[in-house]
Amino acid sequence: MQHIPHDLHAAIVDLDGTMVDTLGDFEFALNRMLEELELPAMHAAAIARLVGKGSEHLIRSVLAQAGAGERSFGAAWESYQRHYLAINGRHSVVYPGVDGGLAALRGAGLRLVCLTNKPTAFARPLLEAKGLSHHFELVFGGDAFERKKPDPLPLVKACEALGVAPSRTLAIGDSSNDAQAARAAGCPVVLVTYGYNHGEPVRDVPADGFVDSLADLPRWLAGA
Ligand SMILES: O=C(O)COP(=O)(O)O
Ligand SMILES: [Mg+2]
Repeated sequence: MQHIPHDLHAAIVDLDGTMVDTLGDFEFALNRMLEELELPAMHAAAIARLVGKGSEHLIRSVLAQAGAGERSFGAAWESYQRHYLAINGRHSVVYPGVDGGLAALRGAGLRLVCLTNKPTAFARPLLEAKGLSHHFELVFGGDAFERKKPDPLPLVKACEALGVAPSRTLAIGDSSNDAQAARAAGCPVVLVTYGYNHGEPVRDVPADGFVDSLADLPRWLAGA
């Protein structure tokens, strides 16, 4: 079901699982954190199911799975941030087609915003290190607004910051968090078929369309 207007003015692009495969960074930093807290290590596949609702949620979920209580949160959060910032991007790769896809959207006149649940202090250096920063007019992390995706607030605020109506702003993401937030904000939404969707099939998520690569977006939009 496609409800994509032909006169789009902007796109709001998710980061983890959509532009960059950051699972290796999550795995490295979380396992250093778990080691410091003398808790058992976690496999990447289990971590992938927990990614998408921001770092606080990720750490709380990892601690719960490791059998540690809320009391460990403060030390875990400090340790995680320290380890993540030390390796940010080192174990991550940009998905194929991202750079070309974003360039094509800009070429078609769309203004781009990166909106991620990742902390802004992680997101900006990662985009820079991966050569993607120049595509974006604005970058908002999970700490930029009062609530994170799947709440619509960050998308509503990003549209306000651009001065573009949500109905003219395409949301591009990899998970139900992006789709739910977009729908509630009034943005059309397309999801990539790779990435992290809490271990659930992404095609089961209500969205206006699916692409296997951001490079397919211009063709997909032309047919929408
Ligand atoms: O940090 C996360 O949990 C996911 O971030 P994302 O919004 O870029 O997918
Ligand atoms: Mg994502």
